[in-house]
Amino acid sequence: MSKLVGLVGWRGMVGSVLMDRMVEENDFDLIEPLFFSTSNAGGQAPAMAKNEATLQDANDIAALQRCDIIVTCQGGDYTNEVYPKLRATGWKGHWIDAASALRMEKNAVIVLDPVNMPVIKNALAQGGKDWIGGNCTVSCMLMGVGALYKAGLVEWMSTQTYQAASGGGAQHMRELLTQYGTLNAEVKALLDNPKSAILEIDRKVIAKQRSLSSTETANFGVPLGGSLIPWIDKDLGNGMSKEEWKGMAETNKILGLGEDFGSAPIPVDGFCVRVGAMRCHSQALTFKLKKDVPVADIEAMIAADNPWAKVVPNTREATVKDLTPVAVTGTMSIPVGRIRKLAMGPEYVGAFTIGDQLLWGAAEPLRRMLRILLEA
Ligand SMILES: NC(=O)C1=CN([C@@H]2O[C@H](COP(=O)(O)OP(=O)(O)OC[C@H]3O[C@@H](n4cnc5c(N)ncnc54)[C@H](OP(=O)(O)O)[C@@H]3O)[C@@H](O)[C@H]2O)C=CC1
Ligand SMILES: N[C@@H](CC(=O)OP(=O)(O)O)C(=O)O
Repeated sequence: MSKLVGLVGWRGMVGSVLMDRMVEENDFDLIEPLFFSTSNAGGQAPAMAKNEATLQDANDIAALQRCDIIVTCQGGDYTNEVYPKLRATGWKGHWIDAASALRMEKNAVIVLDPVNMPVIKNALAQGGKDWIGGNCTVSCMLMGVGALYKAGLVEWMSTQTYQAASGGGAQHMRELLTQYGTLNAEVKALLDNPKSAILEIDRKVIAKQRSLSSTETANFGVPLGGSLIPWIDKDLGNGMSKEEWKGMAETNKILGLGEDFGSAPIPVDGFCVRVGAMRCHSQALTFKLKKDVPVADIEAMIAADNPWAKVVPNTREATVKDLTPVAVTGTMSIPVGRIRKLAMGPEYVGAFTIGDQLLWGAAEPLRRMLRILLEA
């Protein structure tokens, strides 16, 4: 008999991407889905519903208890509210979650199976029930360069990220585009005149950016269109943003390294920056390797690691064509390019990688974890 799989948060941004992927991969053929809602219980479930076509109340613990597996993209507040109550009833089902709320809990595994299948298998064998998607930046990075970690080559890594508006959610994407539109409208007449002075355009744009209304910056707090914001997520009070903290904490947990696993963590640190891209997170990486490895060997390891990591030749032509958010958005591909030795010494290697933060960064690891459970 098919497993009863509760789907919560399926109509949100991450949830919609997940539903699309599940349809593409015929996952619904393998499950009996039960759709939940926090706002429309009793309403009509989407077309993928089978025997249970009515939306269940996502806060109804008894309804959730019926499920063998729950997949939620509803967000951390929902998880914090519902998960403890559900487990308190003695519910022994599997909980698969996109939110960060449970990520660092001891019993939770951060799932990214092309990178950490042994960690997942080990947790399954020990009765693990909580499977949490990783931070989008970390997941996309490890999909690209996980091979170097698996080979035990990384002494440390520094990241400089260029994170898309989608990381903040749907409203942030809309706000970015609205700002671009406002700025364009401000100078449209000057742009239409090829003889107009660029410095006059520039003056008008900066004046408009500085005077955007609080409504036009309600989500990011400051203008992002034509600018950037070098701070993502909470201020930890020690000079570090929470997004930056996740880099080391989650990378190590995904790989099964660090204190909880009885080993020394690999240092990972850098700066996380919001830029005016739509839904791809990009990052420049600096590695200190434990030994001098030829670039060709590094490229071969990355290319062979998983079917989605793609080495982009370190040429101008290939880089501008294949290593941009525009090229990668909506694809499962994780290109890794700009791979070269750095001036600091033969063990220092640079690389640049990009991933769609709604696919490998959010939905896909959850979908694949569901498959692993169904096939276990
Ligand atoms: N955004 C991202 O890049 C990433 C997000 N995550 C995590 O995923 C979780 C969900 O994020 P995200 O998908 O961006 O959240 P959304 O805000 O898009 O969706 C969350 C919920 O909001 C409700 N909702 C209210 N109005 C609407 C509307 N007009 N359209 C769709 N849904 C609506 C829906 O619940 P209901 O149907 O019950 O009303 C929906 O499930 C968060 O925990 C986040 O941390 C993880 C990785 C990346
Ligand atoms: N913080 C990420 C998006 C996200 O949801 O991250 P997390 O799942 O770690 O909360 C960003 O803003 O780009």
